[in-house]
Amino acid sequence: FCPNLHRNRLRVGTCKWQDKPASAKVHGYHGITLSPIAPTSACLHCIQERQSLFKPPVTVYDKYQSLSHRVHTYTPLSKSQASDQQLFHTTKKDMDSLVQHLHDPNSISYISQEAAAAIDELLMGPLGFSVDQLMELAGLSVASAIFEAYPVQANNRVLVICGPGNNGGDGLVAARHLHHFGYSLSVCYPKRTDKPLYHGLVTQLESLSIPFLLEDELPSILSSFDVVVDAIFGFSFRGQPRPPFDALIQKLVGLPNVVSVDIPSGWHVEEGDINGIGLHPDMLVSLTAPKLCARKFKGLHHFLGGRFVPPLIAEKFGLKLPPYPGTSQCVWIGKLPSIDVGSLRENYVGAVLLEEHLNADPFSQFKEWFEDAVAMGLPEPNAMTLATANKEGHPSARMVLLKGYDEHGFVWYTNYGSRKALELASNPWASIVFFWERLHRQARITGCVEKVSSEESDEYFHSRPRESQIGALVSAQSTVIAGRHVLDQAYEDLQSRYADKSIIIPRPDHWGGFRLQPEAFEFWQGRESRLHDRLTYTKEMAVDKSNWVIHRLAP
Ligand SMILES: NC(=O)C1=CN([C@@H]2O[C@H](COP(=O)(O)OP(=O)(O)OC[C@H]3O[C@@H](n4cnc5c(N)ncnc54)[C@H](O)[C@@H]3O)[C@@H](O)[C@H]2O)[C@H](O)CC1
Ligand SMILES: [K+]
Repeated sequence: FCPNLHRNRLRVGTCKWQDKPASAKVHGYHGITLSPIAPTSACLHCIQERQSLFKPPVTVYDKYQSLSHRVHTYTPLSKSQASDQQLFHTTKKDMDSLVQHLHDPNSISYISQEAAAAIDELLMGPLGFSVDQLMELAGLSVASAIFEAYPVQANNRVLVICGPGNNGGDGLVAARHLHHFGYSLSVCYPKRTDKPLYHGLVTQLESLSIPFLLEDELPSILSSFDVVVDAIFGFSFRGQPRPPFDALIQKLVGLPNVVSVDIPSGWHVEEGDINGIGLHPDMLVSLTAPKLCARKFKGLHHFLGGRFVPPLIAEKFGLKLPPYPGTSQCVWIGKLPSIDVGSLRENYVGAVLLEEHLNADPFSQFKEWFEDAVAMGLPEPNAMTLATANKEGHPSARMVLLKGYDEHGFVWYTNYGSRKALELASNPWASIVFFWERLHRQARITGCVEKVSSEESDEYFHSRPRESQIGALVSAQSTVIAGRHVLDQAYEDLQSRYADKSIIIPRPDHWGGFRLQPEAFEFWQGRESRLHDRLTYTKEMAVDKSNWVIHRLAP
């Protein structure tokens, strides 16, 4: 899978598939693991592709999870999430603007029916676009937004209901893209438009063996779809819906996971549901710019699509629109949800950790899990919580980065004057925890800590970027400082002192490595209904102290 930044590019070449029947059974991953690629250069699409390969075939998502999925991929809430996806090559200015829009949806323009039609005319007149082009981009936006909000593994069956105009055309295009994204599609298109563009779109879907359903067939089978796309009416809708669309729209009322394209069908383009139609979609994908009725939208997901608006139009109509992240065709413009922390839970389905598949040696077991985390493209798979305690037993914990591991232990580097170092000096016992969320895995390791040799610290210190070396010299870690300026000034001074790159920066005595020598390991695999697998390796109970003893713990 391509380590490129462009989601629509696939590098075709030799791909190393490793057959691992034993681990396939353990992890439920169809017996394949991908050879690791550099996670820092992986694009969102690749990560998702790899995720879908690594994900067990049946994953149960609830509504909340689909929402958290959205938060992960579209809101720049944290550096780690941002680096995890395409936002990592969004500019700082765009990032700030995105954040502003997330916190203040009113900073986005909502347009009238007249303005929407005028923009359409301008685009397809003086601005040189064709309807086919715009429809293709609009349909792709809709499909991309659905992919974000309703992950394909959990929402595979999609029905697209198409109306007689361009909104219906957007639906036909979206259906084709969704098919290629891995969804199983059905289309209902009762009043077909007799124009070459539409004939072409229908032929394309037929060539993919996508079934076209009659509207009479719908009532009995509607509930068998995971997502229903309402591409019936868009911004040219007026009055009351006429047959057969009136009855068709009624069938969508009260249905979960309805996605409306541009306008919830039957709604007044500016006033909302003044006809009392009762359709309240779960998701709305506004195109070009949200129409006035979108202010009344109360569903879970609101996206903007149609990434083709030239600045000229934005200026002429005074449009304030959010930037699109990276190469994305859609951008989240919904309100940030109020989060009930108590309801945040994920059901861990699929993977298992059984005794018969466990390595006899915990270091090999750790290596296997760590390599899985790397192969998955997880951000900072080497990030671990390090817990220490002082001699009175008062604990403290923080995140640090693992910098090496082998049968001798787990190594990280820090300031020897830091709180953790002082605590370790008086109490060498510590615990480290890795949490690889997407694999539903946790590894806990406890043991005694000692400093690594000064040669080892020297070697690592000089392998670090020069800026980080200076940073280590600057920071008297964990001491109170008067302000940020103290660091900036000291950094600047040292930068000029070591401006000549041929001068080797000496490792300060107060900086170096620690090694935790494990006494116990626990490997935790999240399982369904909280019945997780927990397998421990301990030494103290072993008859022969050099052997590790494996036990299963109740979850
Ligand atoms: N520039 C853009 O923003 C783009 C938007 N696209 C999509 O196109 C629609 C607007 O398309 P248009 O063909 O103008 O209109 P509609 O699809 O909304 O439907 C018109 C269609 O419906 C009939 N109709 C109108 N009112 C009724 C009614 N009360 N009952 C029954 N039938 C009705 C009318 O006669 C027409 O046949 C926009 O929303 C976007 O989804 C482009 O695809 C890309 C560019
Ligand atoms: K619609």
